[in-house]
Amino acid sequence: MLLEVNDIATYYGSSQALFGVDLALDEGEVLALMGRNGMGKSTTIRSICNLNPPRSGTISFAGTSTSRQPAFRVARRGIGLVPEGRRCFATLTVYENLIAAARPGRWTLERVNELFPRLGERRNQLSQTLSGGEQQMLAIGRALMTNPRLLILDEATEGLAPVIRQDIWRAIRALKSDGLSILLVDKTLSELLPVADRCVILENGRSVWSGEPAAIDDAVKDRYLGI
Ligand SMILES: Nc1ncnc2c1ncn2[C@@H]1O[C@H](COP(=O)(O)OP(=O)(O)OP(=O)(O)O)[C@@H](O)[C@H]1O
Repeated sequence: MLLEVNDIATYYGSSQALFGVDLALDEGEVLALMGRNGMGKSTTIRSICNLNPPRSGTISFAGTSTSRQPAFRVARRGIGLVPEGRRCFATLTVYENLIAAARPGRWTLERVNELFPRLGERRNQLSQTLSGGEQQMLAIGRALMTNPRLLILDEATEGLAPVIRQDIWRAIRALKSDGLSILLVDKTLSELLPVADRCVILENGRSVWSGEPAAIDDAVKDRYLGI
């Protein structure tokens, strides 16, 4: 397994947000982390990246525990995070954002520009002048430039125009075909389920269901996803 999360409990100060989350992701797999608003998806991601370390339970990435490692070191070991809200360096250009954390590997400026031609066209533009969709592409491109073993996308298509969402989903499918391991949170089930190999559903800070996308029937949707 590339990533194994076992029974983690995570807090914000004295307020407990996760009460026992388990998930596992194999090399080359796409895992969809699902659940209604506030159920703990972003907190699980923050825990995996050690931005908000769990107080109990274990997380292992590429065979090594992530506990007591600062977040930057976890990232450097191969986790590329695209957080909710697509945070780019506002006063850097597109090019500067892309090379800021770049590391050698199969993902180069040329390949990122092929995946998102708009980034190549806007290479000298400050990232704060980009549209929301272009900023999202930049956030994904920047994470790819670190040549991660695992890419984590938290609500990468949220709030974007339909045509831009299609571009992002096309890119995600291309990354999957390329063999990248991906952990995905997204509310658009019609796009998410076809690309996922497996799904884990959270409810009130606990993982309560896991299985293949084909097993997510109306009863599961109604019970856990409120649709
Ligand atoms: N910074 C914070 N301080 C205190 N509590 C928080 C904080 N961030 C999240 N929480 C709480 O932790 C719980 C899980 O939130 P989380 O953001 O992980 O859920 P989510 O499934 O990602 O939801 P959404 O789909 O709305 O992003 C919620 O009860 C939330 O109120």
